[in-house]
Amino acid sequence: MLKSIAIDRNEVLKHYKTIAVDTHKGIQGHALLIGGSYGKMGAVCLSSKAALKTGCGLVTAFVPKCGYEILQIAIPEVMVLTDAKKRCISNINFDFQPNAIGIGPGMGQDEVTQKTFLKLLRTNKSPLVIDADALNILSKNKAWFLLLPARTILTPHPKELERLIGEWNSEEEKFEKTISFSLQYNVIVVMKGVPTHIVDGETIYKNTTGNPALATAGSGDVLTGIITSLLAQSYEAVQAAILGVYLHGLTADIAVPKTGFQSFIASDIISHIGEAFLSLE
Ligand SMILES: NC(=O)C1=CN([C@@H]2O[C@H](COP(=O)(O)OP(=O)(O)OC[C@H]3O[C@@H](n4cnc5c(N)ncnc54)[C@H](O)[C@@H]3O)[C@@H](O)[C@H]2O)[C@@H](O)CC1
Ligand SMILES: Nc1ncnc2c1ncn2[C@@H]1O[C@H](COP(=O)(O)OP(=O)(O)O)[C@@H](O)[C@H]1O
Ligand SMILES: [Mg+2]
Repeated sequence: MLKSIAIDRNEVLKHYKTIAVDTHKGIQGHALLIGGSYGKMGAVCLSSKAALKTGCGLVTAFVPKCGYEILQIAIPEVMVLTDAKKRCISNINFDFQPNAIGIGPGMGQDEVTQKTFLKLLRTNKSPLVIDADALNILSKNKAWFLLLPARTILTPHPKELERLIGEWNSEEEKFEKTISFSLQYNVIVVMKGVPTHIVDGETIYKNTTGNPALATAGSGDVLTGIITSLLAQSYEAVQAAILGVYLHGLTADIAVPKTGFQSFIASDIISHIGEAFLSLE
């Protein structure tokens, strides 16, 4: 098996930044979360709330029009921009420079959504986290890999990874293919799974936190919000991914003695992020 670096408390503390006493929301990072579609607005609610709960100063969500009230009511702290279309995203438009963008949760893969994602890839100047349907759209349009900004973070689950890099016949081959992909496009791949590995070129990190309580709808959407938030707060891309997967898993380790495995849901990740942070202090 290939050598990996364990993502444990010591590893995370090497780059962990405490909050300055004189900081303010204007310098704590502004994250933009793009996603949602009719029936899957919860995904972007979870991502945006997770971004706020991991220290981001400002969070804006860009959603189809039908998501406006859902977002405003579910999370009053999040600002909301809406697409012209009701049920899906057709024209991503915003008039500020986000410190990081997370795209994909619940977004769907409509033709118009694919087109506006391509436009974003061509014009975007912000660090990117790509998840869920944004990954699936990329997999359908592999020529677009070349448009990914250096150090983009991709967060596929095993099925999404297979769509991206093709099938593998062994664990070793899976890592070989992911490493080549990471090197070829200069991107970071968060291989979500049990455990989650992060591939940054030839360097592999292996997470030590988390448990089966995380096998529940929306837990990946929450991870996208966490990593986007850390990226917006100026963590270097691989460090945002490392701290993100560590905290995400730790919430489940902290919560399970209270919730049990079965009753733990993605919102419980968000409600235990505070305790996960405190364990680093
Ligand atoms: N409340 C919401 O609005 C939710 C929205 N979601 C969104 O729904 C869309 C579809 O995402 P899905 O991931 O469900 O669909 P996908 O089609 O990408 O993935 C589901 C398939 O992948 C397989 N799979 C998933 N995790 C796996 C693992 N760890 N090991 C092996 N196979 C695995 C499943 O068996 C299934 O065949 C995304 O946009 C996502 O963000 C989901 O996150 C669920 C919650
Ligand atoms: N059995 C498990 N043990 C540890 N982590 C898990 C387990 N099952 C799922 N996870 C984690 O939960 C998340 C699931 O992400 P994903 O499949 O994208 O969910 P969703 O799309 O529903 O939000 C990943 O971070 C994955 O590592
Ligand atoms: Mg997912």
